Amino acid sequence: MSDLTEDSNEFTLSLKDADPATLKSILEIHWERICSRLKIEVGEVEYRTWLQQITLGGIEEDELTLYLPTRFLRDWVRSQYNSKLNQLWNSELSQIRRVELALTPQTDITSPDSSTNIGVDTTTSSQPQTEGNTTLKPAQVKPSVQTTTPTSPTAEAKEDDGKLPLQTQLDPRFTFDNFIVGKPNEFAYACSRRVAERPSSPGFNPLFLYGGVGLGKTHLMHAIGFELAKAGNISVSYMSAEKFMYRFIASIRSQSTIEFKEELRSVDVLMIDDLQFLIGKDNTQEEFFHTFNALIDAGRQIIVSADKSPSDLSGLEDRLRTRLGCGMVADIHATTYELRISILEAKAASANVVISPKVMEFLAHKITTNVRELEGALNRLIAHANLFGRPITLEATQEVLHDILKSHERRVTIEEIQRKVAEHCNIRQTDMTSARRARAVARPRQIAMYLAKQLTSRSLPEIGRKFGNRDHTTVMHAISRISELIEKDSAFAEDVELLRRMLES
Ligand SMILES: Nc1ncnc2c1ncn2[C@@H]1O[C@H](COP(=O)(O)OP(=O)(O)OP(=O)(O)O)[C@@H](O)[C@H]1O
Repeated sequence: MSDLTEDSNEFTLSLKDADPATLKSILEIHWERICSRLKIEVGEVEYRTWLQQITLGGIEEDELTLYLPTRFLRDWVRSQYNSKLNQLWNSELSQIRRVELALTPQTDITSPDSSTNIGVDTTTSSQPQTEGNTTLKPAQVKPSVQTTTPTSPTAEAKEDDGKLPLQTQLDPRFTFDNFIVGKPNEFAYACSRRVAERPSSPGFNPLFLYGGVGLGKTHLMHAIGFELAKAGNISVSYMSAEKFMYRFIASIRSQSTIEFKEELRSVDVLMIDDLQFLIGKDNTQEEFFHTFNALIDAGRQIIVSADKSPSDLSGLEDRLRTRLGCGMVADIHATTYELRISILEAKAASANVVISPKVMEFLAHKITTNVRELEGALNRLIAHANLFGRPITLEATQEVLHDILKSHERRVTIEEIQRKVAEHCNIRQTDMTSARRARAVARPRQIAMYLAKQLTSRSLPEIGRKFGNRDHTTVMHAISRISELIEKDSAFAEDVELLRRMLES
């Protein structure tokens, strides 16, 4: 299957003629790649601070629009990264000559489809982006920010066109209906449902959701937000901890902290995502702590997510950690194979695509880290199938996803191989590097050398060095001896295969 960037003629045609869904997928694929390059070029921290919140907009002629949620961020990104974004997009897709940076358009919660932007949730982002800003109960504040620190834009930056701070971003795709429940997330799901039905119930306030990257914390928070908003007269505010900090800092600069506090304390439900971001940000933590207390005291619901449990969030003030753990703490565990299969089936069904069980099983076996990556892989497969009109076979899957699959290959170290083989053959690990030549020791050592060549990218001299500074010819000899034995002796072959599988799993 041809690569999108390499086959530029075919691609340019497809881009021009593509229907909106295909166009969205094409842009997502390229944006994902650009984000990976940006992370490398500007560094993870800078990327997360300034670029992670960019969402894809539409494309018109040769101009692509990218959205940022606040004027502050838009101005900063424009002043610092404009030419980089232009250059990267142009090198990905020569048809794009200009990148326009704009504010994310507003959408009403009752009409999530009314947004005109493509609204892509980039799979590389740790925080979901929205199809627009969904304003549940907008509050009007008008900070006019004069920035002074060297890390901030020098231009005057009015946050969110004056609609600070309670403008809430909810992604209409993240509902309870399309959250797939399995063993690893059933408790968090049940707690979230409960809070959505009866907010501020004793024992469930605050609700603290925690778990690894891309396992559905944000999804559940948005789902709670939608349920509550649907129910009627409840004001919900959702923001990432990062945004909480920006807004807090902006309010200090514009001398509007009182308004900020009042607005924040007037909501019925406050949701703060990725709280771990506040580690080391003492002033913002302090402000959050006071907001937290004021809201809980007033009987309002607080929902927080983080990557660790309150007790493990070292770096957060003790008093805050204690209070965070006072309500319901629900963790989301890593996905199981069964859950990954169910998620793939549901996502394929909602995209109206038939994918063979073999391909699903392959994906669920290979991409085990998080749902975001699994979803990204599936979207990429679907986009390729749509673009080139080819069925999604196992071979096509391996080809299209070769880079993702490669990064998921387990990296086994020579030390691990030595340990496992020594354990299996009942010898000491030190015998792997010793000078002893007795068969009982030499054969396992040869097996370990053979597996080191098979399972790592180390050269023969490097392997030799790790085995007590042996010469590369010794390693060569070991490999050919073990290969011979595998050919001749099926029991021996099975044994080596078993070891290999144990090391790869
Ligand atoms: N159980 C699930 N069912 C359906 N989709 C899911 C499920 N879990 C996660 N997802 C999807 O995976 C993607 C990542 O999820 P989400 O953003 O909620 O993760 P997160 O835990 O908040 O990650 P992070 O720690 O990076 O903020 C989203 O597109 C979400 O819809």
